[in-house]
Amino acid sequence: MWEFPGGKVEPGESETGALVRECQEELGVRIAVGDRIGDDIPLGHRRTVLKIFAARLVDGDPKPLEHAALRWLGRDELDDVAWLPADAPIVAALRAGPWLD
Ligand SMILES: Nc1nc2c([nH]c(=O)n2[C@H]2C[C@H](O)[C@@H](COP(=O)(O)OP(=O)(O)OP(=O)(O)O)O2)c(=O)[nH]1
Repeated sequence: MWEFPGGKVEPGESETGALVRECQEELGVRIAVGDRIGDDIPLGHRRTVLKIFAARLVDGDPKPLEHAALRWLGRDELDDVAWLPADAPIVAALRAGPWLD
């Protein structure tokens, strides 16, 4: 299954700070966080809420340091991979919004 880069917020960390850290750890890149995309998505276990942010690549070439594979997807390629079920509303919001222009 495919997911967006990211992970859980650690104690004392901001949401966007967590995303910056996870992209460094998982992809080896520096990012600048932008807009929220879509609404909060309750994951239904451990009271976890999924939040997705747009991000711009600032430095580095993304590498799959912690995952089996990595892909860039354009607007017309969003259906080419099997997303985690919780990501469906985000994929729809991405398709409808300006972030992939
Ligand atoms: N990163 C990410 N997680 C997602 C997505 N969709 C989705 O349902 N999830 C779920 C999977 C996990 O239950 C949770 C995120 O956990 P994670 O395993 O990425 O977090 P983490 O890197 O901090 O890992 P850990 O502390 O559990 O070792 O959110 C997504 O698109 N990206």
